[in-house]
Amino acid sequence: MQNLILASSSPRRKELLENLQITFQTISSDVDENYNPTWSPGEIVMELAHRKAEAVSKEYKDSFVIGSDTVVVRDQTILGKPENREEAFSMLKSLSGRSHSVYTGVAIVSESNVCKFFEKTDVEFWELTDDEINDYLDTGEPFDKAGAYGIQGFGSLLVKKISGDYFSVVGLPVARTIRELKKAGYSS
Ligand SMILES: Cc1cn([C@H]2C[C@H](O)[C@@H](COP(=O)(O)OP(=O)(O)OP(=O)(O)O)O2)c(=O)[nH]c1=O
Repeated sequence: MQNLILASSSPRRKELLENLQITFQTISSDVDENYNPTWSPGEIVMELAHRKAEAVSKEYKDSFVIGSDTVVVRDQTILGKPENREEAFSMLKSLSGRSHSVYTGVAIVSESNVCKFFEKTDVEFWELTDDEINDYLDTGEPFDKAGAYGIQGFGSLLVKKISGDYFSVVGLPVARTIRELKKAGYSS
C-alpha cells in the first residue's frame, strides 16, 4: 500500500476523504499564500495547492501528497477568508441575490510526478436581509471559510442554486481528485 498524505489543516477536507474510507495521514504546512495579482483564479488556487503539497512532499518523499486551495470569486474580485465580522458582513452582502464562482485547486505531488487541476462551481445566493446576514455571522461559521460561508452548514440556507461539483465548494473535489491520484499511479 502506498502512503497518502492530505497536506491540510481543514477539517472539511479531512472529512471528505474519510468518507471514502481511504487510509491517509493529515499533515499541514505553513506556506506563503501571497500570489501575483495578474494570475487568473484557476492559476491562483493551483499554485497555492501546489505550494501546500510541495512543502509536505519535501519531508515525505515516498508519499503521494494532496494539497488544495479554495477561493470565492465575485465579478473579478477574489474573496478569501474574512479577517473580522465587518469584512464577513460585507462579503456576504456582496454575494446576496446573485451568482459567484468557487474555485478549488488541487495538486498531487509524488516522487516522480506533479499533477495540478482546478474545479469551478457556480453558486447563486438568495437575496439576504441585513438581519439574516447578522444571524448567520452569529453562528460563527463564516470566519475560517473563503467567501465567509460554508455551504455544508448553516450556509446551506443562503444557497438558491449550484452548478458544478458541490464537494469542490466544501474544499475538495473528491471524485476528480481520486481519478487523478489513480492516473498518477496511486493504488490503495
Ligand atoms: C465556500 C466554502 C469554503 N469552505 C472552506 C474550505 C477551506 O477550508 C476554506 C478556504 O481556505 P483554504 O485556504 O483553501 O484552506 P484552509 O486554510 O481552510 O486549509 P488548508 O490550507 O490547511 O488546506 O474555506 C467551506 O468549508 N465551505 C464553503 O462553502
